[in-house]
Amino acid sequence: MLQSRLAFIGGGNMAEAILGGLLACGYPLSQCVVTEPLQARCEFLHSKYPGLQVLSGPQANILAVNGSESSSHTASLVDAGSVHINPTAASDMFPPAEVVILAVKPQVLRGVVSDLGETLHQRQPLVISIAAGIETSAIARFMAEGASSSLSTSSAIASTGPETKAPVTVQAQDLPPVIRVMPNTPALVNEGATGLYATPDTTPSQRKVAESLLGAVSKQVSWVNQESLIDTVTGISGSGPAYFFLMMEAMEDAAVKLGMDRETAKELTIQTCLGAAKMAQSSDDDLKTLRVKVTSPQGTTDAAIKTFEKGGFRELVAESVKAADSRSKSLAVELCGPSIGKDSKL
Ligand SMILES: O=C(O)[C@@H]1CCC=N1
Repeated sequence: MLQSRLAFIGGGNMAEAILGGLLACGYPLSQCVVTEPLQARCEFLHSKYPGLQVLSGPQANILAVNGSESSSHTASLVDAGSVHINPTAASDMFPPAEVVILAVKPQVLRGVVSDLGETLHQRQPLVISIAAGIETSAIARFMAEGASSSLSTSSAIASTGPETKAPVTVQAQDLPPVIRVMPNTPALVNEGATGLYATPDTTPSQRKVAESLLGAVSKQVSWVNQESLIDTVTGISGSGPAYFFLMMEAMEDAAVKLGMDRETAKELTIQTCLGAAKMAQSSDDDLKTLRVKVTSPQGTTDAAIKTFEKGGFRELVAESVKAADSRSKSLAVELCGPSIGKDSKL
């Protein structure tokens, strides 16, 4: 497996799922650094992954991407008590990240990426975003905003006075490449399904890196060739586990109403869902044929399926998937403004 130096920006569930999957595949812990603002979560990550570098505090993200090569920088952060490094790793110097995984909530992505703009511009790592809804063009715009404003500030400081100050604009081609991915929570049990979209300026080897990182926790890794289809991936597999949980909840409740105890109803429901998924995965039959094979004419399944169809089940599912797809798109507009255009970086 490729063993690039990884910086996870954000140490939540999805970052942990990817990290855990990589470690289980033999990825070296020493090649990973995680930043996390919440103290309790840092402590949890420390105790679960002894030796993992977990950074916190205002400069943690920059340090994770830049590496600790600038020792004065690291020392001042440690002295200020604002960075938590696992004691076993505290004395280690670590190199800059080759891959940066943006694993923060979409709502805070703009601030995080903008603060990292100058560092990303200088270091040129591969950037992989798992933030729902946020387009690669918006991520590039946030990077450019951050990089341009730091460069403008430093050029102003270097200049002799305000009259010589000129705003600096970082160009699209000078920004690191971005791959946008949508994994799902079954990644936590190594059963994830992930969709990926790469901007045209990514190289085949960068796409391979993204695929193997996400492949560590995903049984299904699918590339889409238009960015808008990542919203559809979100509508099916990103949000999809919740649809199946809802279906299972409803089946469990229905059996309880008919007199079954809840535990039995739950176990039968879960195993039925798992068994159906395994059959669908291993069979040569398509989904419709599998359904028809369970359904004896005028039998029990027939009675249930007719009730589903009469109630508009298919239309409801189609509407629900479309609602998630649309929400992914509107989330992007709410957080980043109108789309700048397909595949455009800035
Ligand atoms: O509900 C959400 O917004 C996220 C995206 C995919 C799964 N959860």
